[in-house]
Amino acid sequence: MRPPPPYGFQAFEGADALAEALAETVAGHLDKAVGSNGRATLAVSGGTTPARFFRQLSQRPIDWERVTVTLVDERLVPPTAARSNERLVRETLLRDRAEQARFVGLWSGTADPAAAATAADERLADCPLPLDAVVLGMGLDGHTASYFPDAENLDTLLDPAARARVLPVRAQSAGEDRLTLTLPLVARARFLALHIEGEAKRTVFEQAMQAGTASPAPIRAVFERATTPPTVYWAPSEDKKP
Ligand SMILES: O=C(O)[C@H](O)[C@@H](O)[C@H](O)[C@H](O)COP(=O)(O)O
Repeated sequence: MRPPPPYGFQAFEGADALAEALAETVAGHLDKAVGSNGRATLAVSGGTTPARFFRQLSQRPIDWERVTVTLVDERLVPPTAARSNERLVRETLLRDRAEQARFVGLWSGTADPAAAATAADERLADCPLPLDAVVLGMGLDGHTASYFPDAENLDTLLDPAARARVLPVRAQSAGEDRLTLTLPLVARARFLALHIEGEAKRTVFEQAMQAGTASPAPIRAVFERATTPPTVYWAPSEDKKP
């Protein structure tokens, strides 16, 4: 019976309070990294949850010119597509003060998964590791990043010794083909947050963290490998209208 991995859990009264707190914390970690290393790297997830947090973070007065923003994962669609995570980040995070940040997306123009992964891996080759801050989301199937439970290459995606930085993902439940940062990049982040909203996701998360989980959900696999105990940011509302 494997005991649950260590993590923090911060519950907020609503999505706005969560967004403000998470933005403040992430900005603090980026500011500290810029102060000590002269630069900082943030990797964020897409989906429907983070827009409110992104808008809050975009207003934080840090030295965004020294911050690189990248994606934890991407749908293999152009940045003009509604489902593009790059589009979401450009519209809600890379604005206001954060407009000055450097953005390294995972879409490179090809929808061929293997070629796209190679190109994204090369784009991130000079990205200093470990990442200073990573913000994950989670689906109701316990996936995080694009580590979908039905992914054809899930073992490779969750390999703690993976050498690649970006891998392609094909999973029936994912919708379109994906690209995702590999587990080592995510798990070794100096600050790792999981941003989830709604009772259903809290239940899924808590079940995934219960001891004795025979086949751990991807979110648990990440938490078990995290070099710094992650922090969960949770609010009860699932209001998707940011
Ligand atoms: O590209 C993506 O979809 C994300 O990176 C993914 O990991 C997301 O965080 C979860 O699927 C939750 O998505 P929602 O916020 O839409 O529930």
